[in-house]
Amino acid sequence: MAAADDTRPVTDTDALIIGAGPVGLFQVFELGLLGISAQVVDALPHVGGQCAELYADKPIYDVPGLPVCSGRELVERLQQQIRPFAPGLHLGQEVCALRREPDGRLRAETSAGQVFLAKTVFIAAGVGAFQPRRLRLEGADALEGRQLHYSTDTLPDAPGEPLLILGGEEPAVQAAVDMAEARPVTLLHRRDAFKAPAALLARLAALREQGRVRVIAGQPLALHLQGDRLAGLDVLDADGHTQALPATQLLARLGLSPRLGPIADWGLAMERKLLTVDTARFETSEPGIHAVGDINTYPGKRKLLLCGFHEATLAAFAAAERVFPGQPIHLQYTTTSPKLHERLGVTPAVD
Ligand SMILES: Cc1cc2nc3c(=O)[nH]c(=O)nc-3n(C[C@H](O)[C@H](O)[C@H](O)COP(=O)(O)OP(=O)(O)OC[C@H]3O[C@@H](n4cnc5c(N)ncnc54)[C@H](O)[C@@H]3O)c2cc1C
Repeated sequence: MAAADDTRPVTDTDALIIGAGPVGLFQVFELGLLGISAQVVDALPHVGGQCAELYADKPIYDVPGLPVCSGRELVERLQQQIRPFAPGLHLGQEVCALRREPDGRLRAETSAGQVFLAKTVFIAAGVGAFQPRRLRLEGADALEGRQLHYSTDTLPDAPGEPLLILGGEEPAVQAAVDMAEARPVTLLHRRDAFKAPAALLARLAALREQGRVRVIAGQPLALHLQGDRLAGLDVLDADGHTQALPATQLLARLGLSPRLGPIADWGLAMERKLLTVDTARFETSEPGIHAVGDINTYPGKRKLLLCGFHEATLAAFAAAERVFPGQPIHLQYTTTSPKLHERLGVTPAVD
């Protein structure tokens, strides 16, 4: 139960979807067709899950009816497909708690303090919530949010203050290019070679030439603290020498890694870190809580987009029985059903 003095606003919803990967997005669509509106939460600041994060520019060849498309394009198409259902999107926050209220509804709380009360929940959490890889140096945790940042959101707006950025891939290069407008930037990576789109690399090269971004090849060794304040960073350079770099603001863009996190604490039956479900309703051991996509397991499970889309479809029909108790849930075709056309906001041409 919530504490009596808990004044946080509560969002009431028929369905809460945890995870805005491809399967969570398609879950919105299948629920929408059945007249069920949804709220969606994702730990990442953008939708698309693995497709967006791990293989945005690589081709996928096994989505039915789409001979080839990139991860990014699939996510764009899914977003377009769910637009008629206007789901509430709550990004950059992790669902950290889920429990049942005395009235049977499900209460979810996020790391950003949002609270949802839902009739049904769909866990579409894939391989877990993507979290920034942490800098593993002594004293780093205590600096987080003050002088060590994993996102530019927490970086103090202090034009002119030098910034040391760690990382060798697109997010690190992008941050260096963006930040160089306002402050001197040093980019530290284990070698002087970066993985990013050609246009971005060209901008980095130009800024290096103008002296606005300095690149150092090396690996972080130790933080220098003065009291509880960061003063610098020891770096092992490519020749095996230790260099002391002055630094008062660090931005670590070391990539993301998935973490199953709190889901394991919600009392749901699991097998090898996956949620066990039945294959008719894709329901977990808790009635009303469904699990779809890469997070679930059942005999014959394959971690494929196509399988996740099928699971989302049957889970939506099962949830409709809970959201509209006592009402028959009819299968209707999007081709011919005027009711579905209305929900989709389309007017098909009449022959
Ligand atoms: C390199 C690569 C290539 C692939 N190629 C193919 C292919 O060709 N064909 C194919 O069918 N499949 C392919 N796959 C597999 C496919 O990408 C996955 O099956 C699919 O992404 C699963 O979707 P999902 O929505 O279940 O999970 P995900 O895509 O993992 O999305 C889950 C989302 O949930 C969020 N999340 C997790 N926990 C929480 C929480 N507590 N709170 C808030 N948010 C949370 C995560 O941040 C994430 O965004 C490929 C996978 C990889 C890695």
